[in-house]
Amino acid sequence: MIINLKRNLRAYSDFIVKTEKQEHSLHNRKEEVELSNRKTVQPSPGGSQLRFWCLAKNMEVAFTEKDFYAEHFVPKDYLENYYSFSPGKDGANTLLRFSLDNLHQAFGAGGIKGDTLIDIGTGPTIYQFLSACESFREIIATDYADQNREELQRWLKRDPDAFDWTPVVKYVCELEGDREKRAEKENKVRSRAIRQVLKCDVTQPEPLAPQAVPPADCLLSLLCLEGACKDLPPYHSALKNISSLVKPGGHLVLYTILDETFYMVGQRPFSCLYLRQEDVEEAVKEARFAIQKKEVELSNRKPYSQVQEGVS
Ligand SMILES: C[S@@+](CC[C@H](N)C(=O)[O-])C[C@H]1O[C@@H](n2cnc3c(N)ncnc32)[C@H](O)[C@@H]1O
Repeated sequence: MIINLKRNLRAYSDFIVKTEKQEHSLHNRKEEVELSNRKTVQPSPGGSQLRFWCLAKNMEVAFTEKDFYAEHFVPKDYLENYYSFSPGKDGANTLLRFSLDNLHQAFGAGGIKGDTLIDIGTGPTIYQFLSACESFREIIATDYADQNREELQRWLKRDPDAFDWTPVVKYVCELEGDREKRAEKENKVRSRAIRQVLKCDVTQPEPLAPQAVPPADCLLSLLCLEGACKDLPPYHSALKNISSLVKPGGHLVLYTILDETFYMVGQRPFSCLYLRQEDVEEAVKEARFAIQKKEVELSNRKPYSQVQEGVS
């Protein structure tokens, strides 16, 4: 019973936070926090999955630091595991839909907009730009690993070997009410929105150095910091480091996996810093952000470490 309960409490969370720098009124404003537990907790599935989960929780994955990413992270494996939107990948599809729905809300009508958006730890993915490209004039994508930036460039340059994002782009176009504008949306991301793809290291006080980039209206970071940080103190530092890239009064949209210790890329496990909701809230507040909105999805499905096909 206890195991089932714990498993069902696994969560994905998505925070939108606003910088407090020079915005002292925010200190006095009552936080507007929306907490939506949109899924009801279901009984756990069959025994074999549960047994695997117990093993998975006991599996010790040594911290996979940035040079491990540079050497071993295989973009195509990662994309296949989590972004192929194919039947039979319920866990991955749920995660992806959660991100796309929340990004649509964050950057859609009445949402966050501005001139520049910087995405931290972009990886080889473009899903995070499909809604944001409608609300920002310029997007800067960043990542530590060369092969991820190269994979992204392949898609930007219409290389035939690039990953096929068509089902994901269609999903976002449907959210926006026009399934037919897929080509237009892809063009917008390729030729208008993404202006630079830069090397980034969140462990450094100036994550984009030696590149100099004007402060952004919005910072986006999805599933990066928990992979890049070994412990809570480096997690706090990384948040402070990236916060130097946003304008006073700008926004941070942060998407984090809670209560997880690793995830798989192909057959290789990568470490994931175990975070509870309160850990994330404390770190963003310490980096002088005020939480405006948060969405927490309680998952009764496979955890992040098991969402790839064939694991359970
Ligand atoms: C789980 S992937 C997330 C990719 C993408 N944001 C997504 O939502 O799928 C983690 C990413 O963080 C990057 N990363 C790891 N350490 C980093 C560091 N120190 N600085 C910047 N990026 C880092 C990795 O190269 C990888 O692309």
